[in-house]
Amino acid sequence: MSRVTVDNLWMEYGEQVVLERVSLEIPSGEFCALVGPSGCGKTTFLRLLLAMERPTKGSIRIDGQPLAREPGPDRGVVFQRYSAYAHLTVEENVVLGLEFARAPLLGRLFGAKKRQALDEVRATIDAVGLDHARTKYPAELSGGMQQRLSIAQALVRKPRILLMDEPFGALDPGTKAQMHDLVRQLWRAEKMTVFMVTHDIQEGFGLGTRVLAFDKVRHDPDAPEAYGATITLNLPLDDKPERAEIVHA
Ligand SMILES: Nc1ncnc2c1ncn2[C@@H]1O[C@H](COP(=O)(O)OP(=O)(O)OP(=O)(O)O)[C@@H](O)[C@H]1O
Repeated sequence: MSRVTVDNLWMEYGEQVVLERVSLEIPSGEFCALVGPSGCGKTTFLRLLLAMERPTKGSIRIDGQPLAREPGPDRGVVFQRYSAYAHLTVEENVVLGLEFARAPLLGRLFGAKKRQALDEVRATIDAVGLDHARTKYPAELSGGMQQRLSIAQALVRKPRILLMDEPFGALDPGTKAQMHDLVRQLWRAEKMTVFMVTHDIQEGFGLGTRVLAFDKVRHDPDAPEAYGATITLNLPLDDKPERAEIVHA
């Protein structure tokens, strides 16, 4: 289970209020699509969920527990820009994610633990459809394949919460459709709670089981940074059959 509760969250950078009064109750397994104008704080919200930033006020809890201070393996992240090491193969890149999660001091696993990790890595690489590219380097992959690698790096740690920041923005329509199928399939299999930022409303309504819109409702023309964005629309897409199947209140 991974229910996310956000209580009166505020985020300020110096004089600039980026987010204000954000309160949410997201049931486990929900696929949230985050939309809103550029610069309104969607990425900041993901960074807060990851604990890469501390809120100025308010709290985020997962299953009632306050967020750990460090980004933990319970949260996986997929960025639009790829996060793979150029000098490591697909398989080595995915292994690295697991090694850092399981051996934080040395960053290396040995013996039976390494073999177990390799089995899990190969299963994840298969799941994202990169089995034929296991020994390739990132520069040898197409955009869609690089995005699959990025998803594999996040999924191999079996996160309960998956955060995606415009993951498909740079892909051509055909590849994007394939990636939508893949993400839907993985979400259904793993029943993760997903937060995906997108500028594509159609994508948000297509993939999401809940749409969250961020925008400013308060404006001071003399001090444009005095107010932040909040949630202006929180719409569960109740008519989607998969919502009833996967989302648990
Ligand atoms: N570390 C930081 N220090 C200062 N200001 C920041 C920092 N990170 C973000 N901001 C500011 O917070 C605001 C929100 O940025 P954010 O990237 O969260 O918006 P966004 O909604 O994701 O935008 P986009 O849709 O264009 O990606 C911006 O004005 C940005 O300049």
